[in-house]
Amino acid sequence: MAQHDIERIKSLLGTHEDFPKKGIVFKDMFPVFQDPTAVEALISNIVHHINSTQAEKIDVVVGLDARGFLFGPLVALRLGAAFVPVRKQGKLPGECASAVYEKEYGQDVFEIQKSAVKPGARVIVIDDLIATGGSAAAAGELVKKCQATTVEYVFIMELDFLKGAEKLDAPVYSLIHL
Ligand SMILES: O=P(O)(O)OC[C@H]1O[C@H](OP(=O)(O)OP(=O)(O)O)[C@H](O)[C@@H]1O
Ligand SMILES: Nc1ncnc2[nH]cnc12
Repeated sequence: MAQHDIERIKSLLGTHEDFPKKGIVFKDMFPVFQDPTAVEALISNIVHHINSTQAEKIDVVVGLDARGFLFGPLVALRLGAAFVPVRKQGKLPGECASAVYEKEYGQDVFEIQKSAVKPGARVIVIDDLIATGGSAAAAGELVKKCQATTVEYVFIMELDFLKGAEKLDAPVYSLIHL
């Protein structure tokens, strides 16, 4: 991504100390959505990256509840791929696979609808931010439970000091390193 686009997006991010718990420095990406040209730059960069690095078609973009739902469908549409949500427990009807995980400020459970991702599918997992990597690793586990393959994890922001990428079983692409 061009350095000036990275700097513009960084300048739009909110930073909130001690949210949602004492000791956490919360990075808020919602202000980016107030600037459509910044959103366009983000989505175009991600789509260009995927198209120029993946030799084979992406079948499914999996977005993580809730902020991954803002980016995932936009990327999926441009790739001509399906969008499938991973949701917090108790929100998805039908037969689901589940994974318990730890994230930077607590524990949670993720679920996926088993019929939504076919065995053998090539999947991109996308979210706004990777901190400890617990959420993304749980999503990767769910993709495996569907007998599909995560070919890359994509994030807008990566908190490098938490080394979350080390928990993941496929390459990681993050637009902004903090
Ligand atoms: O790398 P980790 O330590 O696992 O943390 C990253 C996750 O935490 C945030 O979501 P959160 O669970 O707060 O949910 P929200 O999107 O519903 O606010 C963020 O959007 C990621 O999904
Ligand atoms: N520091 C942080 N800011 C925003 N979202 C997060 N999810 C986990 N850690 C986070």
